[in-house]
Amino acid sequence: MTKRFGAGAPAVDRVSLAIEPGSFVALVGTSGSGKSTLLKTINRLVEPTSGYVTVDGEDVSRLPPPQLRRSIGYVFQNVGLFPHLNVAENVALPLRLAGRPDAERVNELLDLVALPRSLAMRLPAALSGGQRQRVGVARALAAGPRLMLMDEPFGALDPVTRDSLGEAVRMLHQRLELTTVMVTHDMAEALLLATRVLVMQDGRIVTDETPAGLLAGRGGDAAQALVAVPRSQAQRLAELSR
Ligand SMILES: Nc1ncnc2c1ncn2[C@@H]1O[C@H](COP(=O)(O)OP(=O)(O)OP(=O)(O)O)[C@@H](O)[C@H]1O
Repeated sequence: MTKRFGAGAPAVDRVSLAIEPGSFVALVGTSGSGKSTLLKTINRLVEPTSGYVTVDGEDVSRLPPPQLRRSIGYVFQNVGLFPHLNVAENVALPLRLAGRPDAERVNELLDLVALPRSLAMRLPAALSGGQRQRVGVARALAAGPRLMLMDEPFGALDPVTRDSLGEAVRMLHQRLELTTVMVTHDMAEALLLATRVLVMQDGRIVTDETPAGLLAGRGGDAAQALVAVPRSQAQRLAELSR
């Protein structure tokens, strides 16, 4: 699959990729390498210039985008909550759009992402950034998707919140038997959360490895340069505590 925006080098360049159900895939790589563009071809926020994308064997270009997007969870940085709707209304939106509003389901979803039910009536502006992202995750899960797409979901959060939300997402991934594809520029996050790490460079996938493989030195130079960052930080911290 290839995506070109006008003239110049393609944003995604002849990528061919199959994602196993149940896997947690991290897409990493430097800024502009094509991660978000590749992710967005899955729910048709971006249409490929050539090639195709299938989900569960079905060519997504044959599905109406609203129907497709209801069946795929999507979480992105700054999450896009509706500011004039409260937490419960934001979470319930996909259920309303699908014609099956369900107040009890909203409570279940808040529990699932560990948000106190007492926040249900608050407007997004009265939440912390981490709480807002949890609302975004709850909303993405509302319609019961099997596939979750996450585009830098924790990008704007402090490291502690980021870590706990990452763990929460990893737990939900396992518990709900999801397939998750997550764009992140943070290799440490990718190594800790994913079962498979893809490194993109200039629109191509240059590495396709497990976290264990990367930590054992496999995956090539670009991947190892990214792994070196958290590794050297961990070493320096270990030396400090000696
Ligand atoms: N809507 C668009 N119109 C024109 N060019 C675009 C558009 N979206 C992305 N691009 C270009 O495509 C390339 C890949 O962008 P993309 O956002 O996929 O990269 P990325 O790896 O996700 O980067 P980042 O980590 O900074 O988000 C970039 O050169 C970008 O400028």
